[in-house]
Amino acid sequence: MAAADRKAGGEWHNWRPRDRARCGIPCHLQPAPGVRRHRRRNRLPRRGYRQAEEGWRKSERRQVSRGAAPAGTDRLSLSGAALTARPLALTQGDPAGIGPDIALAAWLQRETHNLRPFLYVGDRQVLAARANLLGVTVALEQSDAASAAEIFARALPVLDVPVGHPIEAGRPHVAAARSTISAIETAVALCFKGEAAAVVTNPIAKSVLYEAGFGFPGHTEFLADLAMRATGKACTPVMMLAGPKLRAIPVTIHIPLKDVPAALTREAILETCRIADRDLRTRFGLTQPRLAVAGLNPHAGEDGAMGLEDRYLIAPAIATLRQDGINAFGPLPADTMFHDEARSRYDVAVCMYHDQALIPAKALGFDDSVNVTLGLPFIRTSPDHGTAFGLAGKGIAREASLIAALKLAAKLASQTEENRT
Ligand SMILES: NC(=O)C1=CN([C@@H]2O[C@H](COP(=O)(O)OP(=O)(O)OC[C@H]3O[C@@H](n4cnc5c(N)ncnc54)[C@H](O)[C@@H]3O)[C@@H](O)[C@H]2O)C=CC1
Ligand SMILES: NCC(=O)COP(=O)(O)O
Repeated sequence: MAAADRKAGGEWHNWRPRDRARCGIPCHLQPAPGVRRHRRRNRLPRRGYRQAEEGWRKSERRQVSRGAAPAGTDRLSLSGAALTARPLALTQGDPAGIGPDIALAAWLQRETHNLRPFLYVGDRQVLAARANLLGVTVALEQSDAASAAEIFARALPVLDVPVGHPIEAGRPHVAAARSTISAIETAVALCFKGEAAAVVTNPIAKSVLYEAGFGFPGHTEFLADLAMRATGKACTPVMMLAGPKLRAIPVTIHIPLKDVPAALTREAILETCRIADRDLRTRFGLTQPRLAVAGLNPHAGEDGAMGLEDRYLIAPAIATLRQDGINAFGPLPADTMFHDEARSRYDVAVCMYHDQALIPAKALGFDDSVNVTLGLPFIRTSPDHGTAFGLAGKGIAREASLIAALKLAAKLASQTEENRT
């Protein structure tokens, strides 16, 4: 870190890659020197993203240095029918959002879509009230993971995680944060105990959780922390939006745009691409994934005239990946890499920041894209959209992306189960 700190007075592109590589902080979490200076001058007015980001950084360091004890997992002792009977664990998300609506709708369509049984992990009363509001008849049955598959045909199995506060559809309340977070923790714990096959998360409102002191930018980072607490091993989570027309990965995720250049490191690009290559082979069955790597600047820097990161950071990282046998190419101008013909030349677009990846992903498939986290020791998918508070309880939220997330989780889980039996 010392070398990096010494450089903190300069611009990002004055940092030597060696300093960043040596500073000992995992790629996505490396500090942004410009941001530090800015923050000292202008204190942030309230809890918010920045605290969440710092909480996550600290928590990772703490966990790594403590060497957290592995949680017991009996996954390997399960086989055959016991493995395939495990449900997916579906979290409630923000209970005031559309999570309950789309969970009910997905259950109602379980036969049409031949859905693998799922266990709703969340507040049962909120779910019952939402069904009433929507005017749908859905039997809810208290369940644990072991009984969920048997219940699923006749009722929606619910593992109750009470909110303990009245919840109105469309009106998020900070009092629900504990239940929202507990539901995620419970679902992950079920996976580590081998009782659930995968975690499917409903959307959370990040700002509501920050208000309650949640120390992570989003699910993606929180899930990596939970994995580390369970296994004692750090992992780098990689967000991938996967739809029929496009798979897209952002290298930097939930950070302000102004912090992106500083957070983009050679290590971040290499690690993200390596995880993408590995998981696309092992989980998605691609034999030689083609990774199209986007540039950061307009026209991928226009030979250095519009920015230097493309030439001095991204291109050398791609060269290293190619030497390692990974079929990565670029940096490509981001504005021309998402049209139909361009997309036929790659399996995944590796983008430099959140919106560079998520805008094309959602524009090309808002209803059928799925957010899947690579790099975790368990399967996690999610719909691609957020809490859509304005739609909650109105019967107009579309459940398609959740159904796609449930299907993808089930597919990835059964592949893992087949490999084990
Ligand atoms: N995986 C997660 O937990 C995610 C959470 N969020 C959170 O969601 C909150 C709201 O974010 P926004 O940017 O407003 O995104 P949003 O996805 O909730 O809404 C964007 C637009 O799409 C519409 N929409 C969203 N889902 C829909 C559905 N299923 N059917 C029909 N229309 C739908 C909404 O009505 C709105 O017009 C934020 O607090 C954000 O942090 C956002 C994305 C993912
Ligand atoms: N915009 C995507 C998003 O915010 C999802 O984040 P996460 O909660 O899945 O990490």
